[in-house]
Amino acid sequence: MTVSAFQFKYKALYKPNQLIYGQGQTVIVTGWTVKSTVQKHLLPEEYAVIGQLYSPTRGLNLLIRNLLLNPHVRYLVILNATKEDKNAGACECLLDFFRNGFEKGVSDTGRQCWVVKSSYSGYIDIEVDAIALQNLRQSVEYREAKSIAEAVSSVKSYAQQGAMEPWGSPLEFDLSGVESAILPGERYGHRIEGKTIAETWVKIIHLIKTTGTLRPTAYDGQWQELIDLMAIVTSEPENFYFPEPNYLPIDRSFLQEYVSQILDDAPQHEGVKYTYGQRLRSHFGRDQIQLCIDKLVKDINSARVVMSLWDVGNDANDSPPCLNHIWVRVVDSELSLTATFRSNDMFSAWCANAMGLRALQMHIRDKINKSAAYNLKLGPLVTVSQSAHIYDDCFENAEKVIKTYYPKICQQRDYSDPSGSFTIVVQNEEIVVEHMTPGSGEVVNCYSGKSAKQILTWIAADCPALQVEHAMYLGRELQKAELALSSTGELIYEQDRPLKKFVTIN
Ligand SMILES: O=c1ccn([C@H]2C[C@H](O)[C@@H](COP(=O)(O)O)O2)c(=O)[nH]1
Repeated sequence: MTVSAFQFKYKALYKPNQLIYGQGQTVIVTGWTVKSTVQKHLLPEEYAVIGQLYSPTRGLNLLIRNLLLNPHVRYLVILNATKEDKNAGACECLLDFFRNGFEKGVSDTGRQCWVVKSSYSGYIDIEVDAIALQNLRQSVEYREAKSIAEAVSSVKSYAQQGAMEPWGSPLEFDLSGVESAILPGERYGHRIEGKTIAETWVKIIHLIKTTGTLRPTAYDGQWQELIDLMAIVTSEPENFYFPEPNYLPIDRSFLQEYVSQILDDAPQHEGVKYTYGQRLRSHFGRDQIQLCIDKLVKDINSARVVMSLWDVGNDANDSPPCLNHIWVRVVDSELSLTATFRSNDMFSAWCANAMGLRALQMHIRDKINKSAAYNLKLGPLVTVSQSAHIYDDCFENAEKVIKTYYPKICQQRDYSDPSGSFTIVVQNEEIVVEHMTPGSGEVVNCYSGKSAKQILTWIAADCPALQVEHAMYLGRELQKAELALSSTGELIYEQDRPLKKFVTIN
């Protein structure tokens, strides 16, 4: 029987719109290589489906579940070709599933699951029957390909072998979802600040998980999203802070590779969408990073130091860059960098994005300091993420990060409010409040009256950026002051102390 006489239909329960369907018996996993660049060398009867696999923790489980539902798939070609594939380890982990198998274990979040015997963490839900998984491993022939040409040649040679019977019946297993309770909150425009990227990340994850809106993504799933989230990292150290144990989704060796994707030019490779380095260094026929350095050396006060990554002529297509605009500014001998993302995966990608941008910020600062009479310090790194989202397949990990690390971060917070501080006294039968600047304590405003509510209303109107806990504190203190005032001398108010009874000594 020839392949063309025997046509198969692939049914995907998961990510159905992310796949290219054919009628053959070979599944092609293209990793980070754009799937259409492989498709164009093949006929639909030569493959069952072509799809990408980005992450071993997120994608592998769904891919395996889809394979179990399609026992007519007898061959697997795994294209493990790019730097990104090496960094992510998804294709390697899939190969390890077939090479080494799996064992019972626990996921990052402590859930019981099948763990692939691999140096990369790859999980399959425990609901999936182990015997079915063993049958799959034994029934599907797999091959790794290191280039598009090699993948195409493997697929064609499998197609030559003629049709095979399915290895069993289609199998489907329950998939348990994670429910999340969402609190009401602002819809547009959010601000998060932290000292390090790690601290800021935990706060971002917390804010999105607690108040982000649940919406469908363009990729057969859901995400929680905040629109226009500004994250300000004030003092990430120059050698980068990785917590111990490291709860970030990246480590130092990943970062090293990633920084070069932002800082360095790279030749165009077939199947690789773009790198930020390429867009910055050469795509528009000029080196934008160097131009920014030159501009600031010439005019340190310039507000025109912009790098653009969006290609108006070409980016209406398949995969436009997420990072679109970078702006560098020097104030008070501090160099800050602000980066705007049209779309940002805050759980899996933001830490790498932020560290890569921090490296760019340091590079620009160092070059300016070298070539001019400046001694610039590093200012804050600011990211503006327009769609700031967490995909539903990361909810469980996100909840775990929040539960374990958010309370610790809240404990570490200091109480200095950039809006200033307030002294409160009760004198001459009035509550008197002075508003002072944070640094020198210069008095900038004074309020007085008998009613706590009235004074709070004035302060709220004058200081809309007051920090939440600070505002709550003022509410408490002013109410105490009003109580003392209305006690006609029986209670004495002293700021930050419990109310005292007035005692007369005879
Ligand atoms: O540097 C990057 C590159 C990609 N993404 C994420 C954002 C989206 O989740 C997805 C891209 O999807 P589109 O918006 O292009 O559909 O990848 C990032 O967060 N940072």
